[in-house]
Amino acid sequence: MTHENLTGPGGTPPGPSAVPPSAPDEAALPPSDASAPTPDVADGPEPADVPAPSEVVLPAELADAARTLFGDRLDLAAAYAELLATDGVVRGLIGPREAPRMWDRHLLNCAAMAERIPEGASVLDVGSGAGLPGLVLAIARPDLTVTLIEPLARRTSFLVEAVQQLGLARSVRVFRGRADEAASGSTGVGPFSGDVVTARAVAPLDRLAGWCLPLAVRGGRLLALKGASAQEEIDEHAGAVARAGGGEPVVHRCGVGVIDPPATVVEVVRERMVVPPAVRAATRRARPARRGGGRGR
Ligand SMILES: C[S@@+](CC[C@H](N)C(=O)[O-])C[C@H]1O[C@@H](n2cnc3c(N)ncnc32)[C@H](O)[C@@H]1O
Repeated sequence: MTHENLTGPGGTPPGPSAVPPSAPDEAALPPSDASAPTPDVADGPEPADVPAPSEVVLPAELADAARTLFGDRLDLAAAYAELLATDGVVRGLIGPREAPRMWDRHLLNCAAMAERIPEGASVLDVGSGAGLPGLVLAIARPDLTVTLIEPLARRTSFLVEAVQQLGLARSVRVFRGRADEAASGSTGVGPFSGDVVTARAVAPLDRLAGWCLPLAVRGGRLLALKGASAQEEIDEHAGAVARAGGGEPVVHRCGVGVIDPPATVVEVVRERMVVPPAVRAATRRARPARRGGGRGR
């Protein structure tokens, strides 16, 4: 996979991107105790204790599920879990208390989404953070090509290193920028589009549809990992989803009989090619820059 102008091996990071304020969508994460730390959203330093390696060992009761979801890539998944619980915690990308529940709350829950993704699909993961769910999907499904879209430098640095360390550079690339920048190509990289756009804990469904559907090919789909209130979100935001070109959102339970509880995934097909004003304007701005010899792909 090529990495030119991408934050990946051999690539040059695009310049800093302002991230519009977005509340972390904690409801997308599987249930846990109320005091659970959430993945952080700031990009400043946040020193943390490194958990003991034993804390990320795959619990015996989850071993069958992990084998089912990762197959012969289970060792790779374990290496990623270790990376998240050590480097990811030290860099403040994931809370130290997440380590003991790394497998059920993060890896298995994300891997369960894979059943909604067709063989050989191109996947764009919006707001990857430390690689959830995008890196997990790339580990579980070597047939996929995955682009991790993340605006914050501290996170993309981690992602680039993780991709290299896990030996995933052939199937995974990292784009530093916002979803609308990825869709418009306004940073001089892209524009990107894919069969499937994934997101977890990034934004409510209305904003997510506006950001993610422009990244999907026609007939492609958004898969949003959501929480128990997924149907309420759909009821509230169905109009906005339709205005963004999406079809009727459908709730799927993924990993039934494998993980408990199953993952809740909201699926929206891109039925119409609606280009949001922000992407349209950014695309217009990007065009003269290319003609004038600006950064191209
Ligand atoms: C709460 S974190 C979730 C990270 C990861 N998906 C997870 O589940 O752990 C939200 C992420 O979305 C990113 N983000 C926020 N706005 C974005 C945008 N417009 N485009 C792409 N990513 C965005 C943030 O930088 C942050 O890394």
